[in-house]
Amino acid sequence: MTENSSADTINLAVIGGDGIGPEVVAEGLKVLDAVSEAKVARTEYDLGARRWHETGEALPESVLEELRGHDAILLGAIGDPSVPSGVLERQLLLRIRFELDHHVNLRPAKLYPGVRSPLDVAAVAPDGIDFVVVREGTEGPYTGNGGALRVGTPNELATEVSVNTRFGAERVVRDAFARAQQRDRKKLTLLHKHNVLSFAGHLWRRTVEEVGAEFPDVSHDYAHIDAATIYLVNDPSRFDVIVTDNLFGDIVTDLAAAVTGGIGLAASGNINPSRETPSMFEPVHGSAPDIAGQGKADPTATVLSVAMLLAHLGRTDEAARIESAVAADLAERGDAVRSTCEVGDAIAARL
Ligand SMILES: NC(=O)C1=CN([C@@H]2O[C@H](COP(=O)(O)OP(=O)(O)OC[C@H]3O[C@@H](n4cnc5c(N)ncnc54)[C@H](O)[C@@H]3O)[C@@H](O)[C@H]2O)C=CC1
Ligand SMILES: CC(C)CC(=O)C(=O)O
Ligand SMILES: [Mg+2]
Repeated sequence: MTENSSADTINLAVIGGDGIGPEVVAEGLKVLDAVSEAKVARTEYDLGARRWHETGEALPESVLEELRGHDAILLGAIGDPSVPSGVLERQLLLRIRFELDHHVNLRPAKLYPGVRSPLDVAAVAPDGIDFVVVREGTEGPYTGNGGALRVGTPNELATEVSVNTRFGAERVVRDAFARAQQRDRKKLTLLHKHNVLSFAGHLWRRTVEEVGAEFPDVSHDYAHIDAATIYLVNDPSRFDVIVTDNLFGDIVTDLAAAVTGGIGLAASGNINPSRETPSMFEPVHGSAPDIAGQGKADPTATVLSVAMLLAHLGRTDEAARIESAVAADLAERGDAVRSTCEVGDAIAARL
């Protein structure tokens, strides 16, 4: 742990993590520093593969307790090929999300002017693409509720149970309706698969109907998750606010990132709206071992995550300035190939 304190405005925990995580976080912090009003007391935590190899622990209890004492957390990415798949993801990343009750996983999907989408945008979304996914962050099949029998034998059996509580669905659905109410189009779409996953699907569907009655000015509809992947490609502007479970939300937000210019631009917040614990902001992408250490990672997603962090803390002016700087940079970027550091420098220079 290393500390870098200045005026005590934002008490920020920083977890670079693995692979490209520290590379993109460095640029996020560069931009944060460039927003001059943002006085930040920073605590950097060395968590991830290196620490796990050294100590056998992914997230010591004492570190988790320290994290609780911050205003917010900025995370790069977790996961490394040298560690068995799932260990760091579960014991570090998901543990933070679950322990800090980050039940609203907020993932905006916006096609910025000048950014190239693989879609024929003029044809399929002439008014642009701008929607937000509210992904449930603490339940679903990610809770580790499952098991395996007769592992390695021809009779192996594995289960991974999706946990869906009325409490969990209701609070995230209400959050999503409230967000939809603040937007121009005031529309919410539930994505699920209730034609097959009928126990959980009907719980979500009934929850949307019931909570929707509290928001008469917000319209709502439904799409099966498989059909939604079609609509995201051939009619993305039908979406305004999407609400969905943890797994579907994970998958659909990688697709949303792809259609809005790439995973290197997609920001997210793991939010506990009650503010009883610090929320955590991170790019949607992972540690990208295929490009780690090469200066190729696009840090824009992390920079936009920093803007989300500031907005969450009520520092909306600084958040808006960062988003404007990113938008201006994206508008001019074209097909130029720039390093991770050069992108961070260019955005910071605009501040
Ligand atoms: N929140 C987190 O910390 C997450 C961690 N992971 C972990 O990351 C590791 C790698 O997972 P993958 O499935 O490969 O997903 P990934 O998101 O790391 O990479 C997928 C593809 O996107 C590219 N990419 C990712 N970020 C980029 C960026 N900023 N700029 C340019 N290209 C970028 C990668 O090069 C790769 O081709 C795994 O251990 C996985 O569990 C995956 C997703 C989220
Ligand atoms: C690595 C997973 C635990 C998470 C993930 O892919 C995500 O949150 O997007
Ligand atoms: Mg993901």
